[in-house]
Amino acid sequence: MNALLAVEDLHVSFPGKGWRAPRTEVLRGVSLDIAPGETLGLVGESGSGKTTIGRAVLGLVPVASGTITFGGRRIDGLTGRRRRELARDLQVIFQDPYTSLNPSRTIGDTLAEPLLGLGARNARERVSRLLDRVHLPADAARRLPREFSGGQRQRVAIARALAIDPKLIVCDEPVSALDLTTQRTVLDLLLEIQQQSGVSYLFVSHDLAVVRFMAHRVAVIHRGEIVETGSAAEVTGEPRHPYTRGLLLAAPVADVAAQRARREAFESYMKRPS
Ligand SMILES: Nc1ncnc2c1ncn2[C@@H]1O[C@H](COP(=O)(O)OP(=O)(O)OP(=O)(O)O)[C@@H](O)[C@H]1O
Repeated sequence: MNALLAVEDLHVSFPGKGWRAPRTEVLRGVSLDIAPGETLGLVGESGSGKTTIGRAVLGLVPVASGTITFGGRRIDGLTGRRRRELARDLQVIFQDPYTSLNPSRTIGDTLAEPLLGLGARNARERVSRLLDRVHLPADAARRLPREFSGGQRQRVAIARALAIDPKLIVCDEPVSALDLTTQRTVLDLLLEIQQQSGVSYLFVSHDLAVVRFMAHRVAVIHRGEIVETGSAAEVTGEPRHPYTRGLLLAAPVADVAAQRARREAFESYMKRPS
């Protein structure tokens, strides 16, 4: 595959809590890749390392070893101007639309920030096109984030991520803070944008149903290791790994015996020494 993003044997660790505490290894040899126009879903329980993978790709946490390649170029370890230049192609949408927007800036100013090089008039036109693309009214540009609902704010965050036509967007639990109906409209918008632009998504979620809806392929992470990767249908329908089967336990199935077998396999996997 001609990968847009390739992560190979990535290790990330953080200082332990307390004096002389050993470092905690949070990612233990993670490898994954994403093709142009593809969505890779990344699922796992809380604390498994999903967000840390996204942050490592964005250069927000130091990489202990391994490589991250984007568009054929090594990007782990990039800092300063070269990292900022990468922001053209690599954007992020965070979970919480209430804290990810500056409360004292109008939506128009927030969206225009990455467009300053275009000149004021072109930037204004581009802002109104962006608002249209995420189905918000043009007058939203003059308003402040507090005047919008969670779903509308997440649309603004999507518009901000799209401002300079990125090739990849890291979506970190982008709908977890939203109610179910709003989740669906935001997910539909992300799919529509992908169809129009061919952008790739690294889509982080703890929710298998959301990932099944969004992703072409899914990688399952457990305690900092990828335990299973496959098509979304395979991984969410017929998972091979007991940990993935356990994640599916939350979803009710008609076959009680199959459910019990999954639970037993999952419990014995969770009891194994790490
Ligand atoms: N900057 C940091 N310093 C120390 N430990 C950290 C740091 N960032 C993350 N961790 C730890 O790394 C582990 C993985 O965290 P991460 O946020 O990647 O998990 P996650 O799978 O995204 O979980 P969640 O779904 O709850 O966000 C956790 O134990 C977390 O406490």
